[in-house]
Amino acid sequence: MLKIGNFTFESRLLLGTGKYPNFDVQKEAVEVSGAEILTFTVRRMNIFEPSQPNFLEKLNLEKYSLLPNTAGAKTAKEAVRHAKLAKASGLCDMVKVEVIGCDKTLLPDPVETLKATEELLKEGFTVLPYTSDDVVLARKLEELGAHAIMPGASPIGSGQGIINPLNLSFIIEQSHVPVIVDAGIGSPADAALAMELGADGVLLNTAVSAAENPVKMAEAMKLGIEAGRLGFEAGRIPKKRFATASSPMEGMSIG
Ligand SMILES: CC(=O)[C@@H](O)[C@H](O)COP(=O)(O)O
Repeated sequence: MLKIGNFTFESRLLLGTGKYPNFDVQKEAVEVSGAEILTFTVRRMNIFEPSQPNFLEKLNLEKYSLLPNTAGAKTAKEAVRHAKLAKASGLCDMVKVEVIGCDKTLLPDPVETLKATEELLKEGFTVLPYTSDDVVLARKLEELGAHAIMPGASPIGSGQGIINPLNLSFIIEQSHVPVIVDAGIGSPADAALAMELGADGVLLNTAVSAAENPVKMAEAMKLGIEAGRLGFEAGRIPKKRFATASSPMEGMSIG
């Protein structure tokens, strides 16, 4: 079970809804993924204008929890405005804070992320901030009251996988709220590794939506996350420098 604030979920995969080849593929990929939380960018939605194209139109939104994200915001003020717009449209109470501080890397602005998180918590939102894999920043976000911490594996859309597993594991070890690895996941192996490190969930978009076959990749990500979680719960063997025979030698009659 993944518990974020007052919400609980079976699936540990959070899926983005953008950049699919078409809405039918998006729908099928979302269904096959088993994801219960879908994220979308508030800025791209015509949330108050039903006559305008709606890129969630094929999805049965009753089945999902929506996680609006503030992508496109460059300041805390903008992020707070996007979150309030999403809330006013009645879509949800959760929000993914995403305040970008660098156009080239799309890495988050730590100062504005902290400010936006603080403000939205005061407003009563369930807040999931997207952050870099900075261990101290992750702790400060948790101290503010963030309901989950979302450190990036690598830059958004890069598909580079987990660049700094050590930092991620420090964040996971210190956190008392769910840690959801967000952004940069490229393959099911990356998602499985995040889960094996002890992450509570993975948020991804491009790896599925831009795959040659998004529907198959959605299923692969689901299975990767499930396998990684199971492996984490099972407890992996420690890594050793030298070999240890796999078959016990004691009691062997042939010398
Ligand atoms: C959809 C969304 O929230 C993205 O900003 C997110 O960070 C996913 O990144 P990837 O596309 O790299 O999976």
